[in-house]
Amino acid sequence: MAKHWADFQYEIYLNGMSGAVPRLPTDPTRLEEMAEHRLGPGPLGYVAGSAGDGSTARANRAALARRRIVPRMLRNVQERDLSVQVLGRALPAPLALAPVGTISIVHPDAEPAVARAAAAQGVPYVLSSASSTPMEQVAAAMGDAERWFQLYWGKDREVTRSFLGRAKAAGFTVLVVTLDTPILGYRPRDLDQAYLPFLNGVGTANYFTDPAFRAGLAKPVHEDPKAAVLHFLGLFGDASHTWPDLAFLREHWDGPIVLKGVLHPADARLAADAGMDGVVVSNHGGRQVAGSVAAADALPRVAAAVGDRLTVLFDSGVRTGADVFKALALGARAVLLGRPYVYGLGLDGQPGVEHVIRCLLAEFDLTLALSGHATPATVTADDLHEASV
Ligand SMILES: Cc1cc2nc3c(=O)[nH]c(=O)nc-3n(C[C@H](O)[C@H](O)[C@H](O)COP(=O)(O)O)c2cc1C
Ligand SMILES: CCCCC(=O)C(=O)O
Repeated sequence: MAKHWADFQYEIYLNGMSGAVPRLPTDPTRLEEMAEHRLGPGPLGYVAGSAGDGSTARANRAALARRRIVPRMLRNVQERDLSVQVLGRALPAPLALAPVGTISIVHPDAEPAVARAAAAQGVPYVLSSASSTPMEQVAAAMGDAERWFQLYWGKDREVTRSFLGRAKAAGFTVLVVTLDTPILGYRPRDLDQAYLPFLNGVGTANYFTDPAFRAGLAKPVHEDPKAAVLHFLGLFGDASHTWPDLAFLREHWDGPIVLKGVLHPADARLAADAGMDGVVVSNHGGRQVAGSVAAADALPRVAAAVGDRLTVLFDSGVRTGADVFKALALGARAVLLGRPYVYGLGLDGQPGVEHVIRCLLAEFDLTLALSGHATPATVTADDLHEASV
């Protein structure tokens, strides 16, 4: 019998016969609660927090909850294959880990631990520009796994050029360009604590080790760390970019380019016109625009507009296997997971991240099977009922 992601639950029960229970909860809500008790107030506020009154983050969850799965019966789901084709690559399941900057604030093993966990499970990890570990070190921890790099497309072209060159040399093949954060959103939980991880310099190691970034500093980083942090804050984003500027990135990157943070179908069409390969329908986990459309409400409109021209990915609010199923039904090819794996890392390092991935995919596999599907490819909008509340 083929091995299935769902087998993880039997592994847990079998371990229980010798008295072992999982070190971390298998329910994402309880995982978050545990993280709330273990992370310090600054890191917790930064990771769990969102923009303004938090309404976008709540809307992300509500938009997924409102859609209900309508399971089908007697469809032979004994043998299942969760793999999907994404940007010409075969992924073992429709999942990647979202780029999350500065994660050394939750665990000292930081990005290399996430990279090893993702590689062990065969799931791509999108490494953030704002990595607290230089990208070359993280790439080394990725082994044979797919290497995806997220670019903060900032003001200094030389830094952008340098990042793209370093990423290529380090074996990254897919470029994910984040469009929704040219400026940091208004985040009251961070403001009230006057806490921003970048200010302690840890979060910015990927920049601080960059030759083009260092060339812009009057003094070496260790002599004037405050000036280096200010320099980073001044250049990581560029709110003056417009669609024609994408030509620069297309010129300097050979592999697939995916634009992250697209919500409007017209923007998705512009992405296709600009020669991009994909979009991530995302509102950055509700961290940028309070009051914005829920990502799951934007998804079907974007998929209808460009699903035949671009690879449509999705993030913002995915917590459970059912959420993954719903995202596919709404038109996504695969999803990115954000905060939950950060909690897994914070609570238990690399094994914590692997635990989160295995729980999510076990639940997704079971949801798929118990809803009448042996593969993600057959999931469509017909599998969903939209509840009125
Ligand atoms: C602490 C934190 C840091 C993040 N840093 C980045 C980043 O450096 N680059 C980026 O493109 N997105 C970043 N994001 C957004 C995630 O990639 C993703 O869009 C979001 O977390 C998805 O929502 P979810 O947390 O509800 O799964 C960050 C999110 C969090 C929670
Ligand atoms: C300056 C990098 C911002 C990191 C980020 O994307 C976030 O905190 O959501």
